[in-house]
Amino acid sequence: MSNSWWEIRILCDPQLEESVFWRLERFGCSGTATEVKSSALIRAYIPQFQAQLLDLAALSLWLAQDAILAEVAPPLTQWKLIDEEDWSSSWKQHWQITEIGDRFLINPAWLTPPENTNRAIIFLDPGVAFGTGAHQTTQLCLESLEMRLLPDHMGELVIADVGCGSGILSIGAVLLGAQKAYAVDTDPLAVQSARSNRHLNRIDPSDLVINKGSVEELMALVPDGVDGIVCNILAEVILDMIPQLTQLAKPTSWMILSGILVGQAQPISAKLEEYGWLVATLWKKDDWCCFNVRRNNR
Ligand SMILES: C[S@@+](CC[C@H](N)C(=O)[O-])C[C@H]1O[C@@H](n2cnc3c(N)ncnc32)[C@H](O)[C@@H]1O
Repeated sequence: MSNSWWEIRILCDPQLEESVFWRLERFGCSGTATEVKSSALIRAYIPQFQAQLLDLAALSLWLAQDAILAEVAPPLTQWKLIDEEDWSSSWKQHWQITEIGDRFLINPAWLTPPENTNRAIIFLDPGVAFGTGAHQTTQLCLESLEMRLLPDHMGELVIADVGCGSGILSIGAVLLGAQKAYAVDTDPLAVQSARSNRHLNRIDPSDLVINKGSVEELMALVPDGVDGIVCNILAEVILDMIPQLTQLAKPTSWMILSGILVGQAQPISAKLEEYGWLVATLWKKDDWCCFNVRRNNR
């Protein structure tokens, strides 16, 4: 059986070779180096199921930071998937029924759910989209949603899911009782996957609207604003999005933001405060963190 692998290519100053190998080892793979003119080209491989795009972006950031410390030019880090033939079958073997937080259970679509559970079961077949629940950032968002969507605090909440991937977060929100959710993603494959997961979870398309796009799309769909926003994308993207996310909010809204490395939290926090948000909690899992924020005008 063949697997899908990430091939990671790092073109760097030869002085960085040792620290690059160290980073790769910590990341879960080993590398091989070849000399290219005055640079070193390091190639490394890791099974796809062991690294998400966010992890690769984090690796690239750490490599750039190491170069700054060593006072050499930052490396050029690229990655691509190779050998996708048996992607679905190889990956499915590694994905099991998983409990997240106190209220969720993630059930791969092809496995029979447990009989006695009080948890909200999210059936998923994400295909190539991000969002199996295995990544720390998704878990942090689901656990934050649990806290926000407590049965006695519910009312008629309208939620926006920006960068929905498999749809896991908005499906979770609807299963916990949100009245309506709007989910968007710029990747058409993610939109396709989220729609098929909506169907798997027997959610009516009018209760969970899923479209290709980003915050602009949401502002057009919900001009009166939403009660809660959940957004698990990279820190740089979130930083740029804060002004628009603020426009999408009501005076009583809250946001859950993740995809942020602990070391990237400070500028996000500063920009949130600048736009009138109060950081209620900052939760961490390994290297990742999740902001729970609310409007600072209540
Ligand atoms: C880390 S995944 C999160 C998936 C899922 N929400 C979760 O928590 O597991 C980020 C998703 O955001 C999408 N994305 C990236 N930039 C975006 C943008 N500017 N607007 C909307 N979606 C974006 C990506 O295509 C990807 O599916």
